[in-house]
Amino acid sequence: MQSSRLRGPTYHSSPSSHSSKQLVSRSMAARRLLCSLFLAAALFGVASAATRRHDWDIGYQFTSPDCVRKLAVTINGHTPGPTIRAVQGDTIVVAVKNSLLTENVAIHWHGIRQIGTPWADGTEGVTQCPILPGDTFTYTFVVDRPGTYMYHAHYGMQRSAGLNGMIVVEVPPGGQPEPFAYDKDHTVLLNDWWHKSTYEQAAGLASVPMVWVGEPQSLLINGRGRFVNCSSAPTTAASCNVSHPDCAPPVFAVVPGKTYRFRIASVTSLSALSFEIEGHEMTVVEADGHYVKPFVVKNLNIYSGETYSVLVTANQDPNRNYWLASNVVSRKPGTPTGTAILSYYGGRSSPRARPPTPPPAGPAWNDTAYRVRQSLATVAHPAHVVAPPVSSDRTILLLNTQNKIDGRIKWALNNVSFTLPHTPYLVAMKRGLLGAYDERPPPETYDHAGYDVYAVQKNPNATTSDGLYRLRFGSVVDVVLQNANMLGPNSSETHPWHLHGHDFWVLGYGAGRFDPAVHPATYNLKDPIMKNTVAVHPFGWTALRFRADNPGVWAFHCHIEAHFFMGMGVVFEEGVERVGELPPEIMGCGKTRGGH
Ligand SMILES: O=C1O[C@H]([C@@H](O)CO)C(O)=C1O
Repeated sequence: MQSSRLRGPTYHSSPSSHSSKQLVSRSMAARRLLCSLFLAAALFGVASAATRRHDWDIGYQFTSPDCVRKLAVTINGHTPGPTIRAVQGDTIVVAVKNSLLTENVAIHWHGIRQIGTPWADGTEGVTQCPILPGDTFTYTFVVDRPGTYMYHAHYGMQRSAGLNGMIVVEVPPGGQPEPFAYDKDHTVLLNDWWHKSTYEQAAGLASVPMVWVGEPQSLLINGRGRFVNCSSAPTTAASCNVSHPDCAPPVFAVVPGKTYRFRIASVTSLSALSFEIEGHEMTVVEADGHYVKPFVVKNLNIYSGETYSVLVTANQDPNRNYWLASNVVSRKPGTPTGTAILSYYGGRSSPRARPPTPPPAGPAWNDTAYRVRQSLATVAHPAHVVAPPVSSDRTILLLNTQNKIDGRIKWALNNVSFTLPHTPYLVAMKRGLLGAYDERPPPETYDHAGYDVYAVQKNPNATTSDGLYRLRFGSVVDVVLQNANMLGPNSSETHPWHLHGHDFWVLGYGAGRFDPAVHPATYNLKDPIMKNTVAVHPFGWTALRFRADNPGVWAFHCHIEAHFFMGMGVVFEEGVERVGELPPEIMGCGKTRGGH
């Protein structure tokens, strides 16, 4: 499907069919797991389900994605890593060898719900111990729905060091057709990039006084960016890239008249982005693996952790190139536009030539209303509505605030700043290990009647906790994310919240303070989109609903790497007693040490 003729190095991740004996260790538990996965594949009605095995070596590598040399954490020597391509119902097996000399690793398969395999979610401290240097951990899971997803490290701030990539799941032959047509697809992975190492960033965040990470130096598209060296080059990108091939803007080739599906994922550490293809309209058709009632945009807002598919018809003058551009929105930008090139086959322009116009600068960074409009326009495709339950069993109201604890700036929910335990919840709860985490549940709500979300919080003190919310298995849960003013006056930022193990219905957005007596009546129960990541806009609220029907322990957190590190997250448990036998490979840390 993917055209790679004019693009940079194509990373291959040899999918192949293997017998169950070849795939996993010989342990009984592993064999049982495979049986249940194959059964799951059969249940999804996919006769031709295959097993796709990938062997990944995680190592350090010097890279220059924006023409500046930096140490990155790579997969088989590359950042981003290979795109995993699969068909709905396939079993994905990824043997991850940690070849980092002094650093642990864990990989999260973002958007894959891990039904029946909660230990494969890759969330260090929640579902597994980290993979130690020298060890290999094999993730095995089924991709049960077509769509565009991603993977990335979920250990400390390692995602920002380059360990990320995309997952594309196709509709199988004979499967339910998608409600749109296209000729070919392209994958676009958006990222932001710092020259300071992630270790320095994390140490800064944990220091007194805190050192904030600041705005990124570059924005990357498929792992390449544009920095001073390149942008100051004369007239063609090629002339710059002769000396800097690593940072050459990627080229997306199109055939005149054809329609392309651009599968776009954002794995940024901080930045909300506006993405556009100069001179071309984009029709949004998919969000986080769900079909959207199509709408047309010039600029697509995409928050960290989100994926979209847009359809683009190559209907412009083929004799010139066009920019693909990503720009920071929602924070005051301090980063040049991230760029790639759209080039027409058969046109008179050389594929790598710099387009004749300056790169688009994007919309005003602080135009929140513009972004809210896109959020509201993103509803389910009429033929693919999954109706939400009409009411919920429980509402958790989460006030997002910036706080101060022991001289450090932190983020908190209802005045509790999250810390990860050293023993993964999944093991602690399933095995009944005592004292592994705070068993007092965090607060369900805050004093909303008396709280002014537009004002600086009167008392910024908060506490830290690794407590979690236990949900009744099968119950319907509403979560309302309430944004507020930060520590400084007149400031509130966008936070993209990501839920592991589920998709949720996005029931509504609002400005100002959420009123539980008023706003639920305004919820969209007719055609809400389902997503796994959603933005809470500055000074606003976002309401979502999900069914707690996936046995396991699941993180729910701000996808801004620094913000989760600073405590902006919670954890849900549901039906942990229903989880099958845990693979021993997820243990070996905290209270799980010593083969409990
Ligand atoms: O968590 C954050 O800290 C900084 C700033 O508020 C303090 O330096 C910022 O912009 C964040 O998003």
